[in-house]
Amino acid sequence: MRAEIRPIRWQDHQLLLLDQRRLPAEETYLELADYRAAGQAITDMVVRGAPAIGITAAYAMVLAMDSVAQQADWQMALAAAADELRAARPTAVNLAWAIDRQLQLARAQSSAAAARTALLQAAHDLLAQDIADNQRMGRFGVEALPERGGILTHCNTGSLATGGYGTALGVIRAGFAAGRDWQIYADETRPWLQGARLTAWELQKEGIPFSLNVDAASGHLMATGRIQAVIVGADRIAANGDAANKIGTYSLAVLAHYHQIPFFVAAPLSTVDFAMPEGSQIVIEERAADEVRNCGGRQMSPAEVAVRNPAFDVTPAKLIAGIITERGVARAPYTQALAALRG
Ligand SMILES: CSC[C@H]1O[C@H](OP(=O)(O)O)[C@H](O)[C@@H]1O
Repeated sequence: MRAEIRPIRWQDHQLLLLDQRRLPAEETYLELADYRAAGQAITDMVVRGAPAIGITAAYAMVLAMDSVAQQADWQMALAAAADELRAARPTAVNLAWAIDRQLQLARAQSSAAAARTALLQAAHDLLAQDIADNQRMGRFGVEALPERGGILTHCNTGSLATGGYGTALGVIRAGFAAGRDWQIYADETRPWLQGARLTAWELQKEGIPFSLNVDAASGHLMATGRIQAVIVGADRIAANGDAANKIGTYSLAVLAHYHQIPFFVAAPLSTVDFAMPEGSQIVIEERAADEVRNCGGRQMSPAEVAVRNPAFDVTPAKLIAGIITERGVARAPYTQALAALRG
């Protein structure tokens, strides 16, 4: 029986977030009753991963509704709170998508009380839908990937990045449930170590065998024939299939292309930004320099060295063999294929 991992919970009118900064050493939940604290938790990566950020934002809008409900113009106040939440992180489209969806729902209600009820139910529904969609995505992904061989993944795209099942790591979960003969390779994913700290924790908890490697080993693993496919998540996919994902993903895609290894992206259709024609316009979050200067709380580099810390990069659609979604696998040309899946 799979040990359920739920990074996001709603309990006694509070939002509970599994503090992913402390994993794997500690499994502790932050209890949040204030929408600004929820927004800060997204910025500080207490919770991270595009779908998980979207679900958290949906619940944060319920907390925002609690804070404005007594105001005469609660709709205006809620819109202002939404703007604050939207600024929490720039790259994952799911954040703004979830906030705008909640805002539109609130505006359709006749009272603040009705709006709060509707927003809470919508957040619950989004969480449940995410898990169901991930499971469907997993089944499509198992059919798209090779039946056997080495599968390399980057960052964390599992239960911790979603409502509780996973996108790329959900495909890996579904593959093992289906008996696929896969050897899993997990990039550690510097500087925040989502692979070493989070993917390793999830796979070990579930008893899925894998090996952890430094990011720089991926090319060698491909060159020595150990990798038969690469599968990653996404934070924002442009309408033409260009995909923004954790820094290092683009390098993996170029290496996979050179070694003629299929490179897949797994993401829900809510991660596709149909209003963005192609990937050059995707805003790439630049995070704090100390995330690179330090590791595990210890200073690695000389103090105050200059740092570049882009948290994402963009993989051109031409390097992507398929985009695995909850409605099927899109293949190039992606503009038409993604629009067809959206319906
Ligand atoms: C299932 S989307 C996960 C996606 O989010 C990660 O970024 P971060 O940990 O900074 O939120 C990474 O890009 C993953 O692919």
